[in-house]
Amino acid sequence: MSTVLAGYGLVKKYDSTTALAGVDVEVHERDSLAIMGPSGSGKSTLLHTLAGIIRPDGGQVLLRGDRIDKLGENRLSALRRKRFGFVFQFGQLLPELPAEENVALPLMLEGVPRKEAVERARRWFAPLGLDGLEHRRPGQLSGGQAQRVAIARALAVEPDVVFADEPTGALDQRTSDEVVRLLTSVTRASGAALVMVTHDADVAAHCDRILQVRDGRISNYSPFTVA
Ligand SMILES: Nc1ncnc2c1ncn2[C@@H]1O[C@H](COP(=O)(O)OP(=O)(O)OP(=O)(O)O)[C@@H](O)[C@H]1O
Repeated sequence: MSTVLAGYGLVKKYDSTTALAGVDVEVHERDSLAIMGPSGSGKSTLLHTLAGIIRPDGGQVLLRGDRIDKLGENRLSALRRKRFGFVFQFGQLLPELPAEENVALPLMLEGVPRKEAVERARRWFAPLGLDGLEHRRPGQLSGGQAQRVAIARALAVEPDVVFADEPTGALDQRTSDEVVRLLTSVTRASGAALVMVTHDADVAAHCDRILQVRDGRISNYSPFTVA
């Protein structure tokens, strides 16, 4: 299976804190990887480093074999917009735009004309169980629906990798289960890989692999569900 995204020997320090102390990780095509670990262990730092948001002090990040951690800021932010999708804990949808335009926005930012962008955006509504909600504004959606719109927005550019940081953190158990099920299945069907930080072992269990981080190091790399 081909490696889409890799981090080798990743080190990140904040003054006296070592957030990442030499992490190696590979993410394969259509792979879903959950990053778990105690608070402050380095999960978000790892996700942000792999996503080109934080630059490591040591090590390398490669996207399909090309090193991205040394790219200039403009090229790196263009790469993040085109090749990565992001889902956050609180959907971070624009409240004044209807759902379909929220999903179309990343395409419009890439220069796709509005009509075509909205048409392409609408294609994600059925797979994510959002049919009929295209014209609703975020304030008229439930928490689970809003997160599914956020997933559609992340997938709209047809990215290589979707990064999700506690995507179910604000949802109840049942909604969380439904959202993570769709996040993993629709992302896989799109051909993208998924890297997700979560505190919730039930959520992580939907992923192909679970990576445990402790004190900035990988303590366990498991293809199995953690207890
Ligand atoms: N911008 C920063 N400045 C200084 N220290 C930071 C910064 N960001 C993170 N840290 C520190 O780096 C370590 C790892 O933080 P990180 O946010 O990656 O942990 P986490 O596992 O995601 O935690 P949580 O589960 O609480 O979100 C922590 O000790 C944190 O205090």
